[in-house]
Amino acid sequence: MSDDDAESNIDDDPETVLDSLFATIKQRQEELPEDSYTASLFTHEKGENEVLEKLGEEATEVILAAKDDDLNDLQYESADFVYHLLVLFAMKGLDVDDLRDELESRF
Ligand SMILES: N=c1c2ncn([C@@H]3O[C@H](COP(=O)(O)OP(=O)(O)OP(=O)(O)O)[C@@H](O)[C@H]3O)c2ncn1[C@@H]1O[C@H](COP(=O)(O)O)[C@@H](O)[C@H]1O
Repeated sequence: MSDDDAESNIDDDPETVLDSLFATIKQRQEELPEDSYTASLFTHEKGENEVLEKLGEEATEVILAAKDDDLNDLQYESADFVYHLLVLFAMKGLDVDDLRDELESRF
């Protein structure tokens, strides 16, 4: 993490972690700070392909961790995957609420 302002998005309520993370991602998208990995995904020369490739890599790492029954790694790589998925949502103009709505509609 490179960020004082990201910390200001963090809420103590664990149910809002995804909202806080998404708010930070949107902030990076708007402000494009030079030292931010997130901002670099929005300005990458490969365009959205960079985050799409990352999602593919992280999905593979999730699968490998599961096959190895390495639960710590499964947790870690899953978080990497979800983070990159939320960056993709921001790129496409979707919101974390769209993901929540889709999941809720399946109850
Ligand atoms: N949640 C994340 C997050 N998850 C993963 N990553 C980055 O995603 C990249 C993943 O690429 P790799 O898999 O190649 O990473 P790696 O660590 O080299 O390789 P592995 O160990 O995963 O195999 C790494 O650079 C991670 O740092 C993240 N970068 C940022 N965030 C969040 O985004 C916020 C803003 O951060 P900045 O990007 O620094 O502005 C942070 O406060 C965090 O909340």
